[in-house]
Amino acid sequence: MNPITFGVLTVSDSCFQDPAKDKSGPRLVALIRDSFDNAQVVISVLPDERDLIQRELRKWIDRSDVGIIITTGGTGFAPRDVTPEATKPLLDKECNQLSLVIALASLQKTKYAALSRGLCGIADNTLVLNFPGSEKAVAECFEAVRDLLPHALHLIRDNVALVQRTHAEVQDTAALPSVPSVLKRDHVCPHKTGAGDDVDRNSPFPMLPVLQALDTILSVVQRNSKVEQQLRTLVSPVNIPPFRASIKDGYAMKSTGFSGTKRVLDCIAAGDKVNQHPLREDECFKINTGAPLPENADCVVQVEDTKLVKSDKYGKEVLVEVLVEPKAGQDVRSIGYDLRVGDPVFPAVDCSPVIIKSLLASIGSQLPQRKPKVAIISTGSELLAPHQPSAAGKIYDSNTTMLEELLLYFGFDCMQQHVLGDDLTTIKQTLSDLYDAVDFVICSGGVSMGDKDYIKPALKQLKFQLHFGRVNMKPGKPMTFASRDQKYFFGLPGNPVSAFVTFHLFALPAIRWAAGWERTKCTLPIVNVTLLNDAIDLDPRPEYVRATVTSIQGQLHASVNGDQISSRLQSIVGADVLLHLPGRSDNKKQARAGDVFSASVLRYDFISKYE
Ligand SMILES: Nc1nc2c(c(=O)[nH]1)N[C@H]1C(S)=C(S)[C@@H](COP(=O)(O)OP(=O)(O)OC[C@H]3O[C@@H](n4cnc5c(N)ncnc54)[C@H](O)[C@@H]3O)O[C@H]1N2
Ligand code: MOO
Ligand SMILES: [Mg+2]
Repeated sequence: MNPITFGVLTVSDSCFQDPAKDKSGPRLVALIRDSFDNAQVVISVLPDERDLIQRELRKWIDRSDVGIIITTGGTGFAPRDVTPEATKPLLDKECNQLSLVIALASLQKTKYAALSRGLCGIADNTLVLNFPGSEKAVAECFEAVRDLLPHALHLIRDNVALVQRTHAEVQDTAALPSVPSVLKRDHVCPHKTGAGDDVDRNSPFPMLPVLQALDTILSVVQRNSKVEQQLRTLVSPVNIPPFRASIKDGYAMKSTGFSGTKRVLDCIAAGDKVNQHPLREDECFKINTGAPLPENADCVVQVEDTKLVKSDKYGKEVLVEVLVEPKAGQDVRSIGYDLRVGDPVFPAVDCSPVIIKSLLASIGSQLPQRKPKVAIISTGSELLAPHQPSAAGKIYDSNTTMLEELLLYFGFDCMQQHVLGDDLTTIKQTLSDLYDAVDFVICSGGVSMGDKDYIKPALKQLKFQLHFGRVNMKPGKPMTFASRDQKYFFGLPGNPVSAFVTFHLFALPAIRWAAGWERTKCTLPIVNVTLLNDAIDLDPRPEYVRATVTSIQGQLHASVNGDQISSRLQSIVGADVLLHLPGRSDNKKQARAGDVFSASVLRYDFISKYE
């Protein structure tokens, strides 16, 4: 599709006085850039003055390149809200249904959306939409109409080929009985391979922003909330410690007995039963850390605060001098001091297997913990297993090993692995077998635009719902996510680094979510890092750059790991983080040394150097 030029007009007295206050305009610009390849955007900020608004809209409508104008602000009930009044006389046709889509989406969020009077309509060849003024509302309204905009524009401009393509796709999806009717409007359709005409040459999938793709995944994948409930309700069947336990290696005695010389009756070790022998104030037991206190003692004096006075001929202690005053309860853990019978075992929800398993072990219990079942598929007729001899036209398969090792690194298991040639029948057969066997399939390759990229057609024929087929990111653009019932398919792009990045950003959070992890813990931790490299040209797509972290006087700094082409696996060597470089904009074309960016932490040992 040719790039669309958008006009974004912020209407607000206060933003006009201080443009820095304008959050909604810039948000719209970012949403537009994230959603449409190479979109051009013209912007303006005006006060709530009908004539000024109308003049600006007229100017943009008269430009042949501006296809869509979105205004934000001035749609409410306040006396100065006049954006719809300024818009209305310019419209040749009103588009009430589009207003309805916006209103319905907004009303789902807040009933106050009923107080917006925004219009939608066509003026000449330009679509004009009035959005409310708040940043949140702008994002919600844009989301509601985003997928409709290109098709609307094709219709307005009478672009027959593109209109026909969309109609064909809508019918295609509509024919699928498994697709609920509310989703049919998305008409997501796999790339039709091999048809050969120009209509077939662009991906029909909108490019979703990364965060939206992640939200989609987490709203589709079912969370195992049982784990959280089990952790919240589990109470201890035992006391820890189950007996009064010594905290030190020393001597157990009566606290009423003062310091001075005491006779050593016996030695008590960890694992012994509670000694019930009578005990006088001038007597004591030698005792080890963790051993049960004798019934008649009430304190322990550590060995460092005593002096050996006499041993027998076998070396057994007979007399010790206690150098400090014994105090009741000293160096003794009372019964249930750490955890009492009936106390909650988990003071908070923590889904780390290390934590869950260790605490369960500490109360003598094992909960059957069901981990999501995951299979890995690598596709590509060029792939050789690492143990095979090299052969003409073939390359070694790194993704199968990499994805399995990543699963293991993050505490999940790989149930099955398959390496498949680029063959639709085999791919479909394997996917349908795996549908019965596992919860997640993590597949790499075959999701882009080639006529051997069979993943999307296979999913479609197997009646999977394709939630998205492209994401606005580099690397990882053709990232695909599909589901059928509670079985989830991740189509990672075949380039090894694209598979690496998309595994971390999409597949891992989904598996953690399914395993019952809390939302904030599902994604990789995010930290701020200062860039050490200078003058990196920004890509139009937001880029996830593999970088190494140095801690310089406690501040995190990142240096980029060489050439970032998505086939070069060397860029993951020493990669501590994925640096989030924003997409190129008019204001920012390069990342510079000293710029601070967010970064996703890839590994536990993520600082490579301290300076
Ligand atoms: N016309 C277009 N072509 C491509 C686009 C596009 O938008 N338009 N996107 C490019 C991007 S971005 C990526 S990423 C790749 C993704 O391709 P696929 O997911 O279809 O993967 P393949 O075509 O099967 O393979 C791509 C590349 O990766 C190598 N590969 C695949 N699997 C493995 C593996 N297991 N181990 C090692 N290397 C593997 C494969 O040999 C190819 O070189 O598409 C671009 N094309
Ligand atoms: O986005 Mo692709 O994943 O560049 O290589
Ligand atoms: Mg391909």
